[in-house]
Amino acid sequence: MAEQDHKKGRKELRDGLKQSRSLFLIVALFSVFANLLMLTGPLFMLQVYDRVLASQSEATLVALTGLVVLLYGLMAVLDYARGRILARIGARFQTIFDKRVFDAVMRRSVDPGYRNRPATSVRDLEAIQRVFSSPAAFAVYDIPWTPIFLAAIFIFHPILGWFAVAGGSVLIFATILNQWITRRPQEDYQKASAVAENFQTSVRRDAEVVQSLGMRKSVLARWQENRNKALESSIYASDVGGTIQNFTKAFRFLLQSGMLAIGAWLVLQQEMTPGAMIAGSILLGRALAPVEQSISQWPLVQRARSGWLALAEMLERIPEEPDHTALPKPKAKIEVIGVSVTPPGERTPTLRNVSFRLEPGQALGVIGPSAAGKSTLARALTGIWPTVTGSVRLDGAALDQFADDVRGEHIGYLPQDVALFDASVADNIARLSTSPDAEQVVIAAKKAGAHEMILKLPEGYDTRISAGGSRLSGGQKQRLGLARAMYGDPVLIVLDEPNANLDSSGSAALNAAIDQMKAAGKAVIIMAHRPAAIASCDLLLVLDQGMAKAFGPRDDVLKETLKNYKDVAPNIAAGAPGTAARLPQGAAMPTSNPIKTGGTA
Ligand SMILES: Nc1ncnc2c1ncn2[C@@H]1O[C@H](COP(=O)(O)OP(=O)(O)OP(=O)(O)O)[C@@H](O)[C@H]1O
Repeated sequence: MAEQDHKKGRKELRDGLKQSRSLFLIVALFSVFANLLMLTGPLFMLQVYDRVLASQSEATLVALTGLVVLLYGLMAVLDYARGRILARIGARFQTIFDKRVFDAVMRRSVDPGYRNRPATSVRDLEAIQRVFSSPAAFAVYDIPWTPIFLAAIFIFHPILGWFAVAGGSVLIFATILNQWITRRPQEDYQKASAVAENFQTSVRRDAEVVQSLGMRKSVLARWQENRNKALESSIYASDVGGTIQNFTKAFRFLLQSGMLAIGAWLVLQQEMTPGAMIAGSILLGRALAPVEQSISQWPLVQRARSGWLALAEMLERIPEEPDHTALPKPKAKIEVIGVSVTPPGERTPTLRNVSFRLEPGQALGVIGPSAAGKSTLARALTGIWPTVTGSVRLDGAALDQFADDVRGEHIGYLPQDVALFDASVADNIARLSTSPDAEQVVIAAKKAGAHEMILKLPEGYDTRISAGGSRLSGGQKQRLGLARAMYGDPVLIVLDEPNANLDSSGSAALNAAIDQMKAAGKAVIIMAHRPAAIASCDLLLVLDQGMAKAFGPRDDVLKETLKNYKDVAPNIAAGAPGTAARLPQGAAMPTSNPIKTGGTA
């Protein structure tokens, strides 16, 4: 990833930091004083050696010691304040971006190409925050003082000064070398460990499949492959980083002794006082401390840096949702006009030029063989996948004219795989709202025919279900999913194979729910394989290979498209969940009949 890329994203991050500009200035100011106070040690040495020892004055020693205690105390207070402020800058940065990053991660995850990629953005943000509470942040403010302290050594003696500059340059070179060599393995480590973690999370979710099909060994082997890759990169980075760290540590000790040796020699030549010799050595230590600190903190800095670049990329790709003018609650008037949809990240449309119209109080059944594009249409109708051509309009407004959460209030959706969350039954029905409306929860459950079933659960509506709803049967999950889709009085509900797991009483409850919605002037769209699901539908759309093959009043379309209409009709009329009587699969549909497509109601 080129560093000059993602300018907008990096600007957004920088703007976030700029909100703490005044705090940065305060830290800079405190750092000036803290670094000036670093001179306390060398100056004290100078005074003790050259003044106290020479004059044998105890009073001077006491006065100097008192002053040193005071100055070191002040330095401690300044460092404490700097640390607290920097930690808060990091926390503020995280708070500013938490919502934005979470939102962007969620929106990016709708894209199937990204759903299975490791989502490290939240950890990237934490990595940046952690740097602010680490000594690395201090080093940023203290490093500018390194040349100043080195220059101060020249005051004692130019030879000492040059020696310090040469030693300091070697250390700075080592820092840059460290950064250069360890960058790639550090990044490889992060990538591989994120992939391993992601894989583990996904297989844990499907642990039953892994267990039942005896896949544990193969799963372990695949997981270990990525773990080992991560480990190799980590060991390499730690070997190289550790070698450089050890070298710099030993080199710093050597420099300090070298300073003393040169200083002693200069004292012997009577070119310098013993006090200056000691003070010079201490000053060198102070000058090089931030350099050494940044080397030891390098993995943290490196992680924050790669996090910064990754976040910049993501923020640029997923800009903030624009503000939407609030629209009045729409009527259940749905227009689908020449809609084509390509799954995000794909090139070929899986839905092509589909048009239809639905009025308040109508229910539409969408049928067709597997992979005909029914779920694709459901995703386009709920605004999850954008249309590449044409538009979906709700009471005249294109779906993207509604803010995502407002659109979600108007359009209830029951996906094919009902995902439930780690929360109570009531919270799940209330779509995890932080202020759920208990009355609405019960109303939605009753509408979905789920109320009695919920009351039979161990703690009724307060029964906690784990993510994925593992304690519930397939039919129970589907009923809860339906209640969730109906929560908050949506004007349209889109049900993708709603009766796939329902028994006959479940199917009857579903049809009753659809009838209620119709009676209340709402619209319902049902993607279906089973005849029972379209018992309450007025209209039917037949999809095949992404295209509308027929559209019109239900029975007309069925007569036109079903070879075995006479067999299926009684099942449909009775709303029976019959498994033998399937709705048109590719083979059952007469290909010779010209079928009207893209019509309107
Ligand atoms: N996330 C995706 N990424 C890429 N292609 C997809 C994705 N989801 C579906 N498709 C493709 O889109 C086409 C239509 O799939 P879709 O799920 O819409 O069919 P369907 O009619 O709902 O099928 P089924 O009845 O089996 O659920 C298929 O060819 C499928 O491979």
